[in-house]
Amino acid sequence: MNITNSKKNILVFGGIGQLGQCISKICEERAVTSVRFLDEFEGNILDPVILEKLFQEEAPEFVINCAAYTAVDKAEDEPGLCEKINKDGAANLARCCAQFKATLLHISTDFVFDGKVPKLLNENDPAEPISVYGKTKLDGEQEITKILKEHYILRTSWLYSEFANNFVKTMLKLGAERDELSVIVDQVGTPTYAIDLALVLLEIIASDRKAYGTYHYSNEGVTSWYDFAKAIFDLSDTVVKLHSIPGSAYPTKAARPAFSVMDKAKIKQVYGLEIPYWRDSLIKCINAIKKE
Ligand SMILES: NC(=O)C1=CN([C@@H]2O[C@H](COP(=O)(O)OP(=O)(O)OC[C@H]3O[C@@H](n4cnc5c(N)ncnc54)[C@H](OP(=O)(O)O)[C@@H]3O)[C@@H](O)[C@H]2O)C=CC1
Ligand SMILES: Cc1cn([C@H]2C[C@H](O)[C@@H](COP(=O)(O)OP(=O)(O)O[C@H]3O[C@@H](C)C(=O)[C@@H](O)[C@H]3O)O2)c(=O)[nH]c1=O
Repeated sequence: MNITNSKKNILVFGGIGQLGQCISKICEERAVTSVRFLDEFEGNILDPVILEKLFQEEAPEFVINCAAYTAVDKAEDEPGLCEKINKDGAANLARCCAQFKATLLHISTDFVFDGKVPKLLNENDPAEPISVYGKTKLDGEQEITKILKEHYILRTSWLYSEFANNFVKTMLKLGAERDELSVIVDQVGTPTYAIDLALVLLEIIASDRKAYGTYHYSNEGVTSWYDFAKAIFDLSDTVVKLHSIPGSAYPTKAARPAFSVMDKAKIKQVYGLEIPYWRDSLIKCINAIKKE
C-alpha cells in the first residue's frame, strides 16, 4: 500500500467514532497527514451550511463517511433521528461530493439483509432489512447511488476494535464483572476488525482505480456471537461461565439477521486483497487492548 506517500486531501466524517479512530491510528502510524478528522460538531452531516463551507475550504478529493446512528436497539424508539443521520446525512454528503467533485467512501452494514436464508450474500442479493437501523442504512446507500456516481459503498459486519464501544469491549467488561454470561448462538456472521477495514479504505483511496460501486468486506470465516464471545474470553484469559442460548431467550427491541455472512469475492478480485481470518485479527485487537 502506498498511502504513506499519498498527498490526497481526505475528509473523515464521524472521525471520532470507532472506525474514524482506527483510520486515524493508521494515518498516524504511516505519517499520512493530508487527512482531517471531523467530529459531529465540526462536521455535522445534517447541516448543509457547515458541509458546504468545509468542502469549499478543504477541497477534499476523497470523503470517508464513518458518521452514522449505530445504536441498533435504540433506533427502534428513535426512527426519525436514525433516518435523518443514516439516510439524509448520507445524501447531504453525496450532494456535496457531486458539487465539489469528490469521491465518497461510505460504510454500510450486513444488517441491510434479513438473514433468513443461510446463503453467502453477495452485492446483488436482495436487501430486505428487518430493523430500523438496517432500513435506514439501506436508504442511505440508495440515496448515494442516486446522487453520485463516484462512490464506494462498503458493507461490513460486526465491527470491533480497541476504540469506542463494540461487542469485544462489552464482553471484556461484562466478563470482568460477572461469573456467568449467556450469549446467542443462532445468529451467525463474521466479525471485522475495524483496523483491517480502515486499511482497506485507505488502500482504495491510494489505488484510485475508480471501480465505483458496492462492495462487501468483513474478515474471513464464519462464527456466532456465542463463539465470538468464547474466543474473546479464551484469548484474554477471562474466566467466565459462558452459556449458549437461542435468540428467543435474549429478546431485543430490534430484530437481527440470523445469517449475514457476506461474499467478499468482488473486493478481493478488484483490489487483490488477502483478508485476515477473524480469529487472527481478534488476537491483534486483544493484544492492543492488553497494551492499554
Ligand atoms: N459498529 C458496527 O458493528 C458496524 C458499523 N457499521 C457501519 O460502520 C460505520 C462506522 O461505525 P462505527 O465507527 O462503529 O460507529 P460509531 O457509532 O462508533 O461512530 C459513528 C460516529 O458518527 C457520529 N455521528 C452521529 N451523528 C452524526 C452527525 N449528524 N454528524 C456527524 N457525525 C455524527 C457519532 O457521534 P456520537 O457518538 O457523538 O453520536 C459517532 O462518533 C457506520 O456507518 C456503521 O453503520 C457497519 C457494520 C458494523
Ligand atoms: C451483550 C450481549 C449481547 N448478546 C447478543 C445480542 C445481539 O444479538 C448480539 C450482538 O450484540 P450487540 O448489541 O453488541 O451488537 P449489535 O449492536 O447488534 O451489532 C451490530 O451493530 C451494527 C451497528 C451493525 O452494523 C452490525 O453489523 C452489528 O455489528 O449479541 C447476547 O446474546 N448476550 C449479551 O450479553
